[in-house]
Amino acid sequence: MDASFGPEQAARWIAVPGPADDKYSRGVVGFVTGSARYPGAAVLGVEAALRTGVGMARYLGAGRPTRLVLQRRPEAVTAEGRVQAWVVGSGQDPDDVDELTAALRERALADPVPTVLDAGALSFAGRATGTRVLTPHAGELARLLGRDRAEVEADAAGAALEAASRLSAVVLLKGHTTYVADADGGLLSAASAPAWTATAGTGDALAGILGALLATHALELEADPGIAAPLAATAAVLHGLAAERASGGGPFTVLDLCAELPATIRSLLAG
Ligand SMILES: NC(=O)C1=CN([C@@H]2O[C@H](COP(=O)(O)OP(=O)(O)OC[C@H]3O[C@@H](n4cnc5c(N)ncnc54)[C@H](OP(=O)(O)O)[C@@H]3O)[C@@H](O)[C@H]2O)[C@@H](O)CC1
Ligand SMILES: Nc1ncnc2c1ncn2[C@@H]1O[C@H](COP(=O)(O)OP(=O)(O)O)[C@@H](O)[C@H]1O
Repeated sequence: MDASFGPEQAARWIAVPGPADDKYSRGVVGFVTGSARYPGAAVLGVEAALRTGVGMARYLGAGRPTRLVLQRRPEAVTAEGRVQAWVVGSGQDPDDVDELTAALRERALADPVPTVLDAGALSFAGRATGTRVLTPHAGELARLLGRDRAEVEADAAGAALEAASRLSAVVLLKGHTTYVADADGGLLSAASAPAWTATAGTGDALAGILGALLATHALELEADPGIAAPLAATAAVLHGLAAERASGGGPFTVLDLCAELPATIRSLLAG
């Protein structure tokens, strides 16, 4: 049986800065995302993280995605430095990234902080040294498990649990209902998103939201890595609620969804 996770639960997992906080104590999220083929995914992840609220978003990558990220978000820092959670793989093919990006990806995976493994980084989960949170869609999870996509879709919760146990990871399986499974058999589900959310790039934004939530809970995660699961479910709820606001019953763009994140969070915090 899964526990349904909604706005009330998500509200408890928003880190509110206090007077003594600075940008580093709030949390730095690092991105090794995007590629020559999919530079837009880099922009969407950084945009979503900044709109979720974080001390700093650090983006490391090749020239073109870096330029696009800076053009959209000049507050992004593109120099190396400390990071409390990584987002790796959105907008990348596992074996088709440039040398610099591959080296940055290796460094991120070797950093023992919580790491979101999305899209092209899913197959590197075994190499990640920090708490792992995988964010596959059903097609990607089928590939990871060596199953048919139809089989995964027929028992999405079971497939997420199996992958979480096999990979000692938190697995967030995307879909109309999003399942979050942990390696101990825990299962959460979130279903706040309208079907209009099925549009290219919304998954890249979800990875950014999740990275921001992990970075802003770095100390708590160090003490209890088990909270990665409710944080992942919180990302799915925020993403779904922001999508609902952006949609209002119709289509929307991924940047529209990102623009609704601050108001979504304000409303959760106001209760
Ligand atoms: N603006 C940008 O830069 C964007 C960049 N992006 C980046 O593109 C890269 C490729 O990602 P991708 O998900 O498009 O393809 P891929 O990994 O080949 O999928 C494998 C197979 O899975 C299936 N499948 C697909 N979606 C499914 C779903 N939701 N639920 C269930 N099944 C689904 C489908 O199977 P089929 O339908 O063919 O049977 C497909 O053939 C990745 O790095 C991503 O970050 C995108 O985020 C878009 C915006
Ligand atoms: N039918 C649906 N209803 C609600 N949300 C959906 C639906 N289909 C997909 N989504 C959501 O849209 C996002 C799509 O992510 P993903 O498949 O990774 O696409 P992309 O790689 O193009 O960003 C996920 O957050 C997923 O939960």
